[in-house]
Amino acid sequence: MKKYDAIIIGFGKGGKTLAGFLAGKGQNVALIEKSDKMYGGTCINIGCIPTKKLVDSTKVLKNKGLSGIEEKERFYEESINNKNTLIGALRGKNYEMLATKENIDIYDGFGSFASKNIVNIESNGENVQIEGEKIFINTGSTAIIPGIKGIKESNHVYTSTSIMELKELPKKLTILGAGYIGLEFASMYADFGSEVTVIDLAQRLMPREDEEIADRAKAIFEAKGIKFLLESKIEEIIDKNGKGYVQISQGANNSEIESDAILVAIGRKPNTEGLNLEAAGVKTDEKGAVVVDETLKTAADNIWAMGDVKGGLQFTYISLDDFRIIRDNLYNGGNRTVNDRNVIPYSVFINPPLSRVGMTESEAIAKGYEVKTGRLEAMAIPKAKIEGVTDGLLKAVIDAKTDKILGCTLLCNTSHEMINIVAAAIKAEQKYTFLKDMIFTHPTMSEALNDLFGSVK
Ligand SMILES: Cc1cc2nc3c(=O)[nH]c(=O)nc-3n(C[C@H](O)[C@H](O)[C@H](O)COP(=O)(O)OP(=O)(O)OC[C@H]3O[C@@H](n4cnc5c(N)ncnc54)[C@H](O)[C@@H]3O)c2cc1C
Ligand SMILES: NC(=O)c1ccc[n+]([C@@H]2O[C@H](COP(=O)([O-])OP(=O)(O)OC[C@H]3O[C@@H](n4cnc5c(N)ncnc54)[C@H](O)[C@@H]3O)[C@@H](O)[C@H]2O)c1
Repeated sequence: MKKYDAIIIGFGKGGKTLAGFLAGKGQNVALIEKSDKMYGGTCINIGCIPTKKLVDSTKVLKNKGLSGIEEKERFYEESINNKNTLIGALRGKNYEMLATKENIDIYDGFGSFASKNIVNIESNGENVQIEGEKIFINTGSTAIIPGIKGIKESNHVYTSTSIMELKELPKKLTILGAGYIGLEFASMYADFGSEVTVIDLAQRLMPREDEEIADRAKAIFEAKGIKFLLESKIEEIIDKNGKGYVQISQGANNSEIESDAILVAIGRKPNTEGLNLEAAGVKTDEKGAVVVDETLKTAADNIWAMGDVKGGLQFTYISLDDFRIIRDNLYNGGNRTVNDRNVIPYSVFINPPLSRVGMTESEAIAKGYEVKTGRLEAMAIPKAKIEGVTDGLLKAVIDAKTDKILGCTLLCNTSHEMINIVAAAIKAEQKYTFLKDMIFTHPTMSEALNDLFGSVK
């Protein structure tokens, strides 16, 4: 049996970065990936990169001024092809980068534990076993498919992965779930020209976000024709006359939505099925996520987990930071833990994007802070006018006692870049006046932070 210093199960963000790092330290590394379409993991192949490439294409469509449905359908197909070319190139590069390293072996196959040091790799019915001193689980997550009647039988149901393989633009797209994926796909497909309906159980859109900003985002969505059916229960999906029909109930009212495609986006679950974690003494929680301590170690003392598989926030940059925690604790004599991740910005790539760091006003008040707030309409930003994207609203929440920034939500063009500046100011524990008086280049969206923080009262 071949022996390794480290075995990594799953070619995700944390895993591939760790493989390269450990190889650089002279360790012999085995990296196991179950699909040759997934080298580089979710982000590159079926997540962040393909979705944002498609979002970017919708901007080209707008600039080209295409309006006829046939033109839009052709453009959509072209966009899917361009996206496939991009991810194919990235996947190849990701594979090559590690496969060309002398002390990394990449195994194609499904990894599972035979014991705490032995991993079985199954490929086309054949099994190979390898032994590892340290083992890292980086198997990611998969779309949850709820037990709705008819969902498995319908030919019109897609996940975020399979819908991006569809070359025909769905004329009528129904989305189950108004979370990150639901909203990003709603915004993108509406921009491509689909008629989009979004269904969610929740009472309001984005219940965790600032209410005024969530309402503004909803108004922007509705202005482009997206319909929302909230507080709605999906009862059944039925195929008839070449279409899929989603039957829903809202209180005592029942209705049916005709759809060419139905996207299921109600969340993603950790990929722990089939890993045979019990054989290694690794524990999972009630959602199937690998249980780890604050240094990402599992219940087995030679096994760690990183990325989506360990539950919690599902972002590529969290998986990358998981790698940093493991790296620093294994090699740099560090003492980093997940507990020092106190500033985590995020963006939902709708159009314009919604980005946030820290608390909303109501969260801060609920936590007992006395707050001051700043507020700025995107319309007032010169760069927004230049770019012709003036929809949106920006808000900042300040601790009235210390003048420190407690949180910030930005719904405006390029907010996904601006939010990192605010996150850096919070991380550096600066007062809000730091951004109010900072010298920014002009004309940029970032300079709006002068006015946003200047409006604090
Ligand atoms: C549509 C979509 C859009 C997204 N957009 C963003 C975004 O804009 N920004 C952002 O930060 N995050 C985004 N995310 C989330 C982000 O993609 C994930 O959080 C991140 O990719 C998770 O990385 P990971 O390291 O956990 O593992 P992954 O990248 O998921 O990799 C896990 C790998 O393990 C393999 N695998 C699984 N089981 C086994 C096994 N038993 N044996 C061998 N191999 C196995 C899988 O095939 C996969 O390649 C998006 C996700 C989706 C689905
Ligand atoms: N921009 C980004 O960073 C980005 C983009 C896409 C995905 N992601 C990651 O992927 C993860 C998964 O995204 P997601 O959108 O699938 O999940 P999510 O958890 O963000 O949202 C799920 C939504 O589905 C709703 N829901 C749950 N059960 C339902 C049901 N039976 N009927 C109707 N609605 C129901 C919930 O109320 C919620 O609004 C996210 O948590 C995020 O971390 C990140």
